[in-house]
Amino acid sequence: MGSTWGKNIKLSLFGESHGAGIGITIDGLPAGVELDLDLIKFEMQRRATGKNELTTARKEADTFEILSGYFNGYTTGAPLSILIRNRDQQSRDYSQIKNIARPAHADYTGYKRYDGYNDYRGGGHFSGRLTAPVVFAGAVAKQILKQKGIHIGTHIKSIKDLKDRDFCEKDLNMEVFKKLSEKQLPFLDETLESLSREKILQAKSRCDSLGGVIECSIIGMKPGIGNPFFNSIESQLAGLMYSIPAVKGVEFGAGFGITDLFGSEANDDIYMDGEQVKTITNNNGGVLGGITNGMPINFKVAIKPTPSISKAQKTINMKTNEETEFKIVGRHDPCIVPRALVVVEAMAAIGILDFLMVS
Ligand SMILES: Cc1cc2nc3c(=O)[nH]c(=O)nc-3n(C[C@H](O)[C@H](O)[C@H](O)COP(=O)(O)O)c2cc1C
Ligand SMILES: C=C(O[C@@H]1CC(C(=O)O)=C[C@@H](OP(=O)(O)O)[C@H]1O)C(=O)O
Repeated sequence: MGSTWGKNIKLSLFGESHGAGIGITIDGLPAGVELDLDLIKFEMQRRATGKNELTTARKEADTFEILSGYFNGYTTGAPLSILIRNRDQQSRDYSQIKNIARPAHADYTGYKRYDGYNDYRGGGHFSGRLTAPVVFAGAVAKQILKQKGIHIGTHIKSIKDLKDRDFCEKDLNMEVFKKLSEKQLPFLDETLESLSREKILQAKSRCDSLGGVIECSIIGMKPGIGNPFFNSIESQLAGLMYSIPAVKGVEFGAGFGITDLFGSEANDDIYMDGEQVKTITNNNGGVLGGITNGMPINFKVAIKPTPSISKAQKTINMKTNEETEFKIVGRHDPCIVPRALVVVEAMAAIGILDFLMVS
């Protein structure tokens, strides 16, 4: 499996949703980083399950045990390794559908790729559960980035057709990012909180699910970071974003919308703000030629509607290739977006740290 990643910061992710546990090893961290474990726990709780009717009913505390690389409050320079034990598996939900491919989940593709040996329970290694250790790694990376003046924030840009405005200059600071991180439904337009809650619950009551878009901004980046062609800022961050289960789109700056503009509208005019080079607009999302230009790195991530829904669906038995109709029973997120914001931030932090930790 492709569960190892990185050039300077190296990650190795392991575990399955219904196995004994999940975890990560992070190699390449500098020694002497004082870790704020409460901050890491706060980040883990932003992603955690079983909080209320907006999340899957599976209740995992996501308590992490640090196995190595941490001593007397500081990183040691050795690989930082953690284990999160799975506590609330309900594998009988999956025994009934062992050979049935859930539409839009990884059952069929995983079965084909791993000759039916993959752990199908709860999606196994394909599960969104594997993003818990990613959030741990992201929380560590964020602490190192903070020392360098780099901060990462997200908000919900949309849930289905309910749309928030884009980040603008007044939102791009630590205070706003912190406030957003404390909310379960962090919209810039706060009137959308209750509307989106209702929309998600309505879909859930109809045995359905919803998707949406997350906007992310990375501030405090110096110009001149990124290694084109193949290790550009965009290629690295997009690769990490697409590693998050359920991500089906990534766009930087004005993204696909830039094609609606004339060059004169799309170009970001350059000016001096004191000693600092800035651009008036940021349609290129802070990246030109794969390299940071010192403006915030802005991008959006599309999250599909949760695949496991309890409506009747058509599918096949993977062993016999017989067509069948079935209903999924079990505990699933009616909308993944609220739990994925911190995962997007974590992946962004890891991706940026990897550029900055030149070995
Ligand atoms: C935080 C998080 C939670 C998720 N929760 C669920 C869930 O409850 N039920 C489900 O079917 N898929 C869930 N997913 C999505 C599936 O894991 C994902 O759609 C599946 O592995 C197929 O991968 P793909 O959508 O990237 O192709 C979740 C993903 C994330 C990131
Ligand atoms: C356990 C988590 O989310 C799980 C992600 C998930 C999936 O298919 O991705 C399916 C569900 O698993 P289960 O059927 O075992 O309850 C979610 O609960 C988690 O995120 O920690």
